Amino acid sequence: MRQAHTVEQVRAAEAALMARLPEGTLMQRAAAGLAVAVSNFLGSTYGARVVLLIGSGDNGGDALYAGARLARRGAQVTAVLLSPKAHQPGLAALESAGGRVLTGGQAHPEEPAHADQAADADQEADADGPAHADEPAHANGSAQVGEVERVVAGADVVVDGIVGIGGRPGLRPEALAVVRLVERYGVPVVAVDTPSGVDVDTGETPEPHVRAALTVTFGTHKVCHLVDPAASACGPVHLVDIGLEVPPAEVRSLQAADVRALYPVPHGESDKYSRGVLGLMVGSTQYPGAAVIATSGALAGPVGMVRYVGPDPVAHAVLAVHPEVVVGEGRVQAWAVGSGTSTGSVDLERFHRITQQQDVPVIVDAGAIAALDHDRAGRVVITPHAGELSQLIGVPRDVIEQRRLHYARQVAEDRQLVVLLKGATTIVAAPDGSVLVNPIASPWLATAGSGDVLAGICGSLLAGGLPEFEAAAVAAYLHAAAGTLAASAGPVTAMSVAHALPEATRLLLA
Ligand SMILES: NC(=O)C1=CN([C@@H]2O[C@H](COP(=O)(O)OP(=O)(O)OC[C@H]3O[C@@H](n4cnc5c(N)ncnc54)[C@H](OP(=O)(O)O)[C@@H]3O)[C@@H](O)[C@H]2O)[C@@H](O)CC1
Ligand SMILES: Nc1ncnc2c1ncn2[C@@H]1O[C@H](COP(=O)(O)OP(=O)(O)O)[C@@H](O)[C@H]1O
Ligand SMILES: [K+]
Repeated sequence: MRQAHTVEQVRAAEAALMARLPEGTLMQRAAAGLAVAVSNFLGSTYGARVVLLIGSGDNGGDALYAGARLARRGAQVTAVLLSPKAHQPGLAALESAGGRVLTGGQAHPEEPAHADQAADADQEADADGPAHADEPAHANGSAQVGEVERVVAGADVVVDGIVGIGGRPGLRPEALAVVRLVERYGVPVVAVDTPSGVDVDTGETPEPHVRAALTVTFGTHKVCHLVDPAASACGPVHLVDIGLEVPPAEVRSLQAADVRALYPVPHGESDKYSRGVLGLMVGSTQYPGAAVIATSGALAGPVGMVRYVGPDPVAHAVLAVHPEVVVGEGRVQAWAVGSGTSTGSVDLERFHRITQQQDVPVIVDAGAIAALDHDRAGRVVITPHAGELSQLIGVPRDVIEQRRLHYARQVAEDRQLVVLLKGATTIVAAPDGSVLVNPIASPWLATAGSGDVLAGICGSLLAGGLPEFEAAAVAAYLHAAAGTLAASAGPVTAMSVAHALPEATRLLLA
């Protein structure tokens, strides 16, 4: 299980550990891991041009010490100070290792430099050779602004040590000016602990922030590493062990071993009923394909049997592809309803009868989400994307996209059900505030019908006996794994994702 802790939890764990260790030990551990990660990112350290963006706190200290390590291995390291309060021992370490220091605390007023100017700057930087400690350090003011642009333009990597867990969302003008330069010249960024400017505890990005190609974090993951939109600004996240002992986290992410342990595998005594029967009330005459696709997702899961209920022409379409499906109502262990329906096409009488069976879990998708009774207590998973959640709670879609964790949690708590909020990253929130995030999925999954596969596999896992929270999270994990597998053969369709599910499951359980 990957855990994502809050700043408060990290601070408490850090204090407990620091009390037992000589001063500076944790920062040295962090810096050593960071230097190795930057080195691996670069491929070759000797002669590489590394620019450090340095804020006023320990995040900058990590970057400076890592920069010193890289300079000792032959990198040309330049620190750009964005605050007069930079970490002094780190600064001294960098300078004594041959690193250079510039003051970057001024906004650059000019328009974007011309592309060939950037190329010129690159060549000049090349011709410079390794920097030395006796080069001008802390030289005054505006002459350095042009120099900052020159080193940024020629950099192989920028290390973002502006702020970490002590930062408030957003970037101050002097930091923003340099970050814009970095973006203009397309230099990849390795973020120290967090991309500066994101909201660490919520994953929100209300203000400008750094976009990293890699984030190197310490001790444990933070919420912003798993939750969008901040997670998308992190790139891959590399965790450096610094010996931190942390309590259980509320926001977590299933790993392969967790999914393997949860997956309901049939055993010698199993029969089709004991493996679970899933009732599917999905598809409509308008969207008959959704029923076929959701059925494909369900049959690729652990369930022993699928019953289909819906309009006759849709049932015939399902049977044509899946002759193993039984048409008509009967006893089931779980229902999946709503995929491939609009709000107006849901069979409300049957829907309410189904959702009032308090002891049978139900996954409610698409058009049926809005038809769910507010007072329906019990075992329900809803699977909205941000647009559907917007319709349900009357909050604009873009506001939900910006505060995904907040709204997923709020709806789960208010309505006492499990919310699976779809998107590039998937958030599964339980009524008690627990959250499981699926942070990695192939963007190829953004294809029509992909959500129907997810509903099918989620229903199958529910019928197979997993509790709602775990069923939703395992479904998101397997859906993403199948999407990645399907995409290895090129662009995917929803059916190709469903067809990849058994192989993705086999690989996982092997
Ligand atoms: N915890 C651990 O286990 C370990 C932690 N370690 C490292 O320490 C880091 C935390 O260091 P930290 O506490 O010094 O805070 P940090 O994020 O560097 O800076 C905060 C300062 O920046 C300022 N500022 C605020 N907002 C801003 C903004 N938007 N834009 C610009 N500036 C802004 C504000 O200061 P001000 O300038 O307002 O006086 C504030 O005080 C952590 O992320 C990790 O890298 C590792 O070394 C070892 C193990
Ligand atoms: N950019 C993306 N990267 C990864 N997964 C995505 C992305 N966009 C959408 N998805 C996933 O694809 C599925 C789309 O479902 P949905 O929006 O219901 O589509 P449909 O209604 O066409 O089936 C969801 O599981 C969602 O999490
Ligand atoms: K940072």
